[in-house]
Amino acid sequence: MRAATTPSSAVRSLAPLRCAPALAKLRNAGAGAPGPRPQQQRAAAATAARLPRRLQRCAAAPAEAGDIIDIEGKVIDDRVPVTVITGFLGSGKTTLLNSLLQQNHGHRIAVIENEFGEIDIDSDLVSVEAALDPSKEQILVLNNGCLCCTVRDDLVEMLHQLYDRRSQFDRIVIETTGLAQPAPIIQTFFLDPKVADRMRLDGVVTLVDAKHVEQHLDEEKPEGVVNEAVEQIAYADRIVLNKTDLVEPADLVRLEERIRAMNSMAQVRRAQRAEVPVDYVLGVGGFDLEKVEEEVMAAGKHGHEHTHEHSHDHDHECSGADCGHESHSHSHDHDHEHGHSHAHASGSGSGEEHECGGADCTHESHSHSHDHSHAEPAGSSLRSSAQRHDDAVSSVSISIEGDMDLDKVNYWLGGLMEVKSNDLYRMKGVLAIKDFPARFVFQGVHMLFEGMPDREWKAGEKRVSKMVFIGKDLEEDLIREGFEECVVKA
Ligand SMILES: Nc1nc2c(ncn2[C@@H]2O[C@H](COP(=O)(O)OP(=O)(O)OP(=O)(O)O)[C@@H](O)[C@H]2O)c(=O)[nH]1
Repeated sequence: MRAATTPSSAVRSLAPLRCAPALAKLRNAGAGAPGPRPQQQRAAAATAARLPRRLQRCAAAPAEAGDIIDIEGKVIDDRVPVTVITGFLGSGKTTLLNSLLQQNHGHRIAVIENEFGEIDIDSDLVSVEAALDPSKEQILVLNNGCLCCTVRDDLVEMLHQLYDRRSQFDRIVIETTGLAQPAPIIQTFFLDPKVADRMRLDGVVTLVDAKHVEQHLDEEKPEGVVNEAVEQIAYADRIVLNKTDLVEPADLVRLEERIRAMNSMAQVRRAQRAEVPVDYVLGVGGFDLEKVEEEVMAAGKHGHEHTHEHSHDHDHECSGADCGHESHSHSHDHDHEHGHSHAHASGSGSGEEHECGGADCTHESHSHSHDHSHAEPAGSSLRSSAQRHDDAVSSVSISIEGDMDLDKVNYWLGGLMEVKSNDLYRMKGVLAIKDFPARFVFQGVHMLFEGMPDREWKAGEKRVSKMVFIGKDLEEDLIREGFEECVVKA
């Protein structure tokens, strides 16, 4: 087992080893010949010290077999760029992905989908046929669970499998589940040496639902439970403030201020239907781990076990995003004492010791309450934070063969949304409606939902209706019963 390291400590400790000889060579070669000036060398060394392993060599070392070099003989980073699209449930990730896949931008994109829940619906909703190779081999689905626990091993494996088919695409886009914590996903690209050699994290793009985000940001989490909505914003390189059609301009301004207070590094762009220029999402140009960590530290509001030693008198509840808000820049010591006593082996991405047993993690309608006890080794700069989702948040997945009665579905879903209101974060499904030749897609976020016909059922295709509900304190039996009642009886 490799010694436990953190992304940034791994990078720092490797940098002198790999780059010093190369820089010395460069300096020698530079004597009497045109070459980098000391200032440039210092800049290169500083850059190298921050870069992942593969790139440290790029900063100055001679080319190796297989490297691509530019006309000046420098190694070009030929690793596959990876974009992570994240954002809370229903914020518009799939909408953005669809738009990316449908545009003519010249990028050949391989997609990895992560689904929180049993049934793979997102891959049904992504416009595979319109955008990808007819073989559809380029879309891969990480079914079940969250990328931040056991499935991360799957992610590593999937990335390597994809890499073997490199000629088929030139970049990878990962759409995370709406409940994903971005940090462990980001870590994959820095901790797993083989992944770091082959791929680079190009950027983390976070979709923000202008209508509902504040509710999630303000949500009080039990001690030790991470606020995913907060983290997703804190770790973003680019933020798409989506659904601007649903809020007043004044709310948008307030939201932007709040977002910037949480993450001043990320660009924020308003959008409807996630419409942003392709280069806002792809080709961000790198993920600066240290800068992000600074932001997260500044925000200082995750569900860590930390002791606040306020150096001023006024009573202040250090909760949610407010803590990181510019407007209260009083000084208080956040003496973070991370309660997790885990040690994940950083090298392979497979040696984590936590209680997230694979089966539990992917259980149908699992209440996602496992303890993500990722290691926080000494000196860690990228905090895994409280690696536990809110116990009350769960997903209920239902799949039923047979046609549904549309009126009954409408009536039942309407009632469910009314009863659960704010606690039903997300609901989506593909339904087989009686006498409808096309699939019927339902999408709901809190009280808003839309339904529309999708493609036609294919000849011989089983007419199966699938629904996933994600929310707080969901009563699985009642939901299942209600859904089953909508099936047309023979
Ligand atoms: N009014 C409005 N609706 C939007 C906008 N963007 C997306 N939607 C709708 O919001 C719903 C959720 O969008 P998705 O793209 O599926 O969101 P998501 O983040 O992929 O959702 P999850 O996979 O559940 O996390 C869908 O019904 C979209 O059509 C927008 O700008 N305005």
